[in-house]
Amino acid sequence: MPPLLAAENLTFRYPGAERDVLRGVDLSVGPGASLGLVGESGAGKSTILSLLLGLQRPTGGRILVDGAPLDLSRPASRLAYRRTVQTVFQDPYSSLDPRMRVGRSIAEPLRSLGIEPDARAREARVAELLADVGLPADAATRYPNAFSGGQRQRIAIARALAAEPRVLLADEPVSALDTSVRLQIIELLQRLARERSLSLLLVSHDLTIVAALCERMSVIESGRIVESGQTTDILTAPSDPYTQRLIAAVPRLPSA
Ligand SMILES: Nc1ncnc2c1ncn2[C@@H]1O[C@H](COP(=O)(O)OP(=O)(O)OP(=O)(O)O)[C@@H](O)[C@H]1O
Repeated sequence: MPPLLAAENLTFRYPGAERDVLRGVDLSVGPGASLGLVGESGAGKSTILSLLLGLQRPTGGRILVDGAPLDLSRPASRLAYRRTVQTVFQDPYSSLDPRMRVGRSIAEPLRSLGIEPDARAREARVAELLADVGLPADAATRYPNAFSGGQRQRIAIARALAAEPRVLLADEPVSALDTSVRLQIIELLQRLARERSLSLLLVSHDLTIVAALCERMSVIESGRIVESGQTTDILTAPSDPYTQRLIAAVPRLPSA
């Protein structure tokens, strides 16, 4: 079976820039599998996500979905892809519209992607999603400012799951949160990914998060993947000097 989502030999240069910020990046995540993409600030992680989301076009290489090249040229294929791949962003303060009630935010993908035209059915679906992420049903009628950072990230996760995607791209999903709630959100993502056989591509500069959530990981340094493999293998015996330095910088790793 081909990987659900793959990047093959991806190269990217920002318009007008002098250098490529991605150089021959290969990545893949299988159905129901989890991949952590780790690297320091500026390594190219967000750029990879924006290419995977189709927000920018690669300068070279390609993106494959179920083994076929990603084609976003037609509205129908763009819509299908948005159903397949959803995202949770780093900052739940800016990712939720402050003027929109939480229920409407969560229901938005159901409406805009044409998944559920019936408003009543959307409301019922929102109630299920809120329960799934551990929030009370009356959260739907409130505005984001009534919630803490951790609760807002639960709302963002519910919204990402509304379209029943097959892949969740999570961009530093806990790094903007208080340390005390990070673990709760990680456990939530873990449970939801397992229950829904969701593929997870997690971008993080934090090896502890990747160690907790991802069975495989890739390490990116200056736009190049320097090491890929089973997370436990890499954490116990990193072969690349850059990975060794990243690991040495973490005081205590759960599985190392
Ligand atoms: N719009 C842009 N135009 C030109 N260069 C950019 C642009 N956005 C990012 N870059 C450059 O591309 C490189 C990769 O940046 P990117 O944001 O993908 O890294 P990152 O690993 O996600 O870092 P961070 O964790 O800080 O978000 C960096 O050198 C950055 O300066």
